[in-house]
Amino acid sequence: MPERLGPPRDTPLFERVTLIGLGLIGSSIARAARHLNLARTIVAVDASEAVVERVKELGIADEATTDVVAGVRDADLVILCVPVGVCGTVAEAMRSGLKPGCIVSDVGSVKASVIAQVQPHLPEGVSFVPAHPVAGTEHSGPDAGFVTLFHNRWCILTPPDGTDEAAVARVRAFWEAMGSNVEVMSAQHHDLVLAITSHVPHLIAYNIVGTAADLETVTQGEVIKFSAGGFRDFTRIAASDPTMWRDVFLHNREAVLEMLGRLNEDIALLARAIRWGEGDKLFDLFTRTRAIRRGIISSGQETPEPDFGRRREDKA
Ligand SMILES: NC(=O)C1=CN([C@@H]2O[C@H](COP(=O)(O)OP(=O)(O)OC[C@H]3O[C@@H](n4cnc5c(N)ncnc54)[C@H](O)[C@@H]3O)[C@@H](O)[C@H]2O)C=CC1
Ligand SMILES: O=C(O)C(=O)Cc1ccc(O)cc1
Repeated sequence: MPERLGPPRDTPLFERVTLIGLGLIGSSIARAARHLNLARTIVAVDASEAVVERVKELGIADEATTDVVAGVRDADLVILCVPVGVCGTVAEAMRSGLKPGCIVSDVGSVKASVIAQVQPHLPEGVSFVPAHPVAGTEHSGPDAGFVTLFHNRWCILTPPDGTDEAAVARVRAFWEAMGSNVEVMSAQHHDLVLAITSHVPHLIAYNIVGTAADLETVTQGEVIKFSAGGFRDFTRIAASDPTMWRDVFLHNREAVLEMLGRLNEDIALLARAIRWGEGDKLFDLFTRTRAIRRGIISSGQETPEPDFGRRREDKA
């Protein structure tokens, strides 16, 4: 078992936790909740029969079904772990099964749109505490999850004004038990910050890999053959799930376009510095960005070595 997670709790935090969507994130929560005894019963719901069968084979949940109403019945905590574009549809579909006092949460990479989609479907007496674990990989599906995914990573909660404080505290306790550092902010602020720290970097990766592949003078073979440099890191990000990322961009449109505007201005300045041989401008920028990377490493949020080995060892 991984050393960095704490021991299992003596008593579970929740009686019955239902996870909807058992991909990378949902299956990692299932593994961590099981390992740490955060729920007496873990229920898995997924629209895909194949995923439900795989969850049963892996034994990472106590019950697994495609029936969302049956799956959420009697749950104390329901976490939507589906692409952000279907959160509203899932909320509407599960509504009749939710019991009063249930807490609904999610893990979506975008927050304002998810709140707008989900909240109208929740009955009186059900609290919604939106969450975003800022932790993941380019892999998806139930086999991609691992027990330590959230350890020493941030989880951002964006409860709308008026959300029951006790519900927020229980969701915070759940993420802290999985090793996350929890921060609370508004959904709008979250979406702006994540646009520049996560969404636009993914767009740049998709773009650069797409452009390189399209270049007539560079064959596909050469792109792969010479990808040992910086390009290789972009190909990892650009391998991320197409459905998930399509939804992220369509549901955080304004913030992403705002940040792309800023980025275009700065790229024009860099192009100008290169054209006019302004080496000091390039050097100053690269010095500042190197300090940012070193700050991330010394804060313990990233290992200096490539991630792949560590994540494989962490799998459980
Ligand atoms: N992949 C990542 O690195 C991170 C993803 N997230 C967020 O987590 C959520 C899930 O992402 P992943 O786990 O990576 O996706 P995934 O693609 O690995 O899993 C999604 C699962 O949802 C199921 N699903 C899709 N539509 C459904 C529906 N209508 N009803 C029930 N199940 C349905 C799929 O069958 C699949 O098993 C997304 O909202 C994403 O923005 C958050 C942090 C990191
Ligand atoms: O794989 C990577 O480098 C990621 O950036 C993972 C990731 C993807 C989406 C999120 O909302 C949070 C984290």
